Amino acid sequence: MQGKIIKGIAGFYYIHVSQKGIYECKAKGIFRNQKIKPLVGDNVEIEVLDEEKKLGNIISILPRQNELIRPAVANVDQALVIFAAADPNPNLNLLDRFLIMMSKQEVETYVCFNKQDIVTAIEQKLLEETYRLGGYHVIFTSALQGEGLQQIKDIVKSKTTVLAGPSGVGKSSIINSLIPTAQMEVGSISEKIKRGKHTTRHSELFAIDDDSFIFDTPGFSSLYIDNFEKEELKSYFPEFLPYEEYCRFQGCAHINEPQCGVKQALEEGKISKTRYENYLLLYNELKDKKKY
Ligand SMILES: Nc1nc2c(ncn2[C@@H]2O[C@H](COP(=O)(O)OP(=O)(O)OP(=O)(O)O)[C@@H](O)[C@H]2O)c(=O)[nH]1
Ligand SMILES: [Zn+2]
Repeated sequence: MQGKIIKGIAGFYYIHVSQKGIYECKAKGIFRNQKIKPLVGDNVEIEVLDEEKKLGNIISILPRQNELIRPAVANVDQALVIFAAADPNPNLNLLDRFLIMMSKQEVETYVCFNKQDIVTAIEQKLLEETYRLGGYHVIFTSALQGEGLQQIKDIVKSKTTVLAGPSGVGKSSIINSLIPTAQMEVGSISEKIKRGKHTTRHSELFAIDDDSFIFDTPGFSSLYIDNFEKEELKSYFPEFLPYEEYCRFQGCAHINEPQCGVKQALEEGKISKTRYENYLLLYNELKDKKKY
């Protein structure tokens, strides 16, 4: 029988099996036979030991479509990052860090600004342009007024989506509006987990339906960009690209160099000031790290 790992905790894996429910499994022999550790998101073959108690063993891991390191999850199709357009004001530096992290792992990302109802059309347009120029799909929602939620439904349909966003932006409101069964499922998983003494928050997949999953990313308050050369950073700001041919120096970092096409475009308002400032900040962060 095949299913998907939706949670792993203390040597137990919780496997979502279409039409059947959730099985609690151990991964006997997997390390030995396949030399890989099961990840949340893995599609696996299980043998059922007790159908009534929904217990079993993972016997093999099916080939992975991809494997993210941060967050640790397999078979991801895309990411959706949610910020509030206001209240709390979006921390765009944190947003850019997330976008870079996903882009480095080759995961396509949708940017959602919730609480559309409390910003002006002008504020909305500014946010929209900033990220559209950066090559992202930008959507606006109001979970409160039920606006834009169909777009999110369409995006997550039949996909596995990494969902991220800081606290207080309306993430729970959005998830709950999408998945009336979400609370139910969470409940049934936590019932099983209560038996263990582990209470810390673990990452897990929520099944929206049989082939749509959401991976709720924990710990989003700070993201550290590492394993990165500062020279590489500019390629994660695709809106710079059209202006780089006007830079005098090849390999221009667009910082202190004279005759820089990117800085010129910035002055002319063709590149977002916020995005450029975040670039500078991250560049210096990477530069300083190298000194140690
Ligand atoms: N004005 C407005 N308020 C919203 C909207 N969506 C959510 N809120 C409010 O924002 C607050 C936070 O919403 P939650 O859904 O709990 O946000 P969260 O991101 O899950 O926050 P945590 O539970 O802290 O992770 C609540 O008071 C909601 O009523 C929206 O679209 N517009
Ligand atoms: Zn330049």
